Amino acid sequence: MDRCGIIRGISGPVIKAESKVPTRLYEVVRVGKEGLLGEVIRIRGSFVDVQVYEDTTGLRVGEPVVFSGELLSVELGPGVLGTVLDGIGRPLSRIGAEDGIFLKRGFAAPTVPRDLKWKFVPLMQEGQEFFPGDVYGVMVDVGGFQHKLMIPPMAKPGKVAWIAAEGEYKAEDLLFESTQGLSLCCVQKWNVRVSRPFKERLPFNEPLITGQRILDTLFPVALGGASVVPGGFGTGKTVTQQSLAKWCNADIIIYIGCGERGNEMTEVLEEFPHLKDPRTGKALMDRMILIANTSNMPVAAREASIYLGMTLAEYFRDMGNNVAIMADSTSRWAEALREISGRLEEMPGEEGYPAYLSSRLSQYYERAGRVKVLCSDEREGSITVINAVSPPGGDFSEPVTQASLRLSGAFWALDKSLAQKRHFPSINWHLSYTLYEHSLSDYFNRKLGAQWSELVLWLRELLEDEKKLEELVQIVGRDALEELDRWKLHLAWLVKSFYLQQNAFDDKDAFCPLEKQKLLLEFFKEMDCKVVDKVKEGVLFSQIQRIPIQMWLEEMRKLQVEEMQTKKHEYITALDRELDSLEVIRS
Ligand SMILES: Nc1ncnc2c1ncn2[C@@H]1O[C@H](COP(=O)(O)OP(=O)(O)OP(=O)(O)O)[C@@H](O)[C@H]1O
Repeated sequence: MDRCGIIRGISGPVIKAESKVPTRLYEVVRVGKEGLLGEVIRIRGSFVDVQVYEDTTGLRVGEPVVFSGELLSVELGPGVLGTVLDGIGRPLSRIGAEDGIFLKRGFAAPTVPRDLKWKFVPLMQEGQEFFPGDVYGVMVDVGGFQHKLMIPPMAKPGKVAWIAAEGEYKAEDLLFESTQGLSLCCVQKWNVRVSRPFKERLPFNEPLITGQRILDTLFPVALGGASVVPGGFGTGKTVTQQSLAKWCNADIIIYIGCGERGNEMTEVLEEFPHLKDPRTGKALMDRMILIANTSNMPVAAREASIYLGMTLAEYFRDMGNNVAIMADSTSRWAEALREISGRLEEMPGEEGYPAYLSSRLSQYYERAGRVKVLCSDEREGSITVINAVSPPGGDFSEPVTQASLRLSGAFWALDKSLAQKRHFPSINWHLSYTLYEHSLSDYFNRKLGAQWSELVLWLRELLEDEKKLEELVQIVGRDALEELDRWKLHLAWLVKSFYLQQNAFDDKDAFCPLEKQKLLLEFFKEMDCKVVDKVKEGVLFSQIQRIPIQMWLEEMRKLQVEEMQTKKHEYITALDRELDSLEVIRS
């Protein structure tokens, strides 16, 4: 008990302690008789303020605090994928059963399980040279995932003295020794507030394919980029993030339920373990980590949860994976920051948030990116951030939305009026934007051909024209529109209903591959050209309306890509037939 102190004051999750020894910022502390986990967040002479990650009810002044000398770290290693962690890395999925519904205070459990064994395959030989980040072996993790075991980033280069033979090993079994005395087991520790080093940042060159038509077509986010999903109450933030978690093409998904309602997290916890990964057919959870920190869980742990998620993301990135990290929601995280700041009696900034809100957020966003990872070969990996923001009253000018907007490259604005019309995803195509379009154009041209950019431009113009026409309709009324403009409005309605809308709960519609997006857009554009020609010849819009286009689109929306090719051809032929049969009425 030589590194200890005494509690002098308690204010919710923040305690003031007097320390007999010098302490350092962000040092981990065990607080009170129950040993609640906390972290030093301010030092004033011999007094320190500690934010406590567990419920402080019943804590008394005079109880001891013990300074660990370590910084808040998370264990990295096999057995973490597929689990549910709390905001400070305790594996909820493994400890729930014996300990009742709620965690006991002061409960400590290692993130990497100690009772499991994993198959280890060495990839280095004795005498071989190594550098930080090099892979010395793999362990077969949940679902057959090849978990690369890497030399820790801060280790010095050296030579292998001994490496364990192929076989099954537990978390703390020795696997590797170097001639300079470096000994490794499969567990590494990393300070959650410090980003893991990498060799160099790479430019964006590939999109995160989400399978959501409006996002992939109009507002793509790059692998390694960052996007925000702001939206008022009930506009679909959670469903959008969950759809991305289910369908996007990242190798690893880290989903942080940050201050959301418990029953929303329950839905995730109940639904995700039963979902199949559309790419591998295995359980989706095998490539996911869920971090659960619901609104009734300690507020300080919510503050830590996003750093924990990011550290896990960096670890899997360093193995050479594309990782997507989703936090729902940044606003609840910022509220935690505000609460702690209030307890510390700091000077409040805009809307009561601390002045350092932006810099803290940027510390998180800056850890995203596409990088060459630290190692002697050419491994690359990426972290893509997709953060929900819940601005009070749906007001995007509030500080959290504005700070997130400055730090991200894609902005997917959810619109209450679309949500009220049950148009989902309720992403407003006039307010949303992406800054990645230019960096991704080569990828789309290669993958979908040069026509893709023409199709996207055509769609954007149509949506812009529709906006202008709707303004005109407000003034002159729909009946005063020309036949061609009436068709254009109808076409925009078809595009909105059958392309931009996508039902996350319909198995056949929830995911739309890029090739299918292209086929659908081609159909819309071809149809437009044909109808416009016919209307110019003198056919009336009311005659066009009788063609069963809606029925065709409804059917096509649910087809697989392969069937779509033939069906598109069939429907274009049917359209030609229908248009030919129309009598020219106007001269
Ligand atoms: N893509 C979608 N497809 C179909 N329905 C959707 C979609 N997105 C949202 N919804 C509907 O909208 C409802 C609200 O969505 P969600 O819970 O995601 O909103 P939220 O913005 O996270 O809400 P809160 O502000 O309460 O957290 C869902 O229950 C669902 O019925």
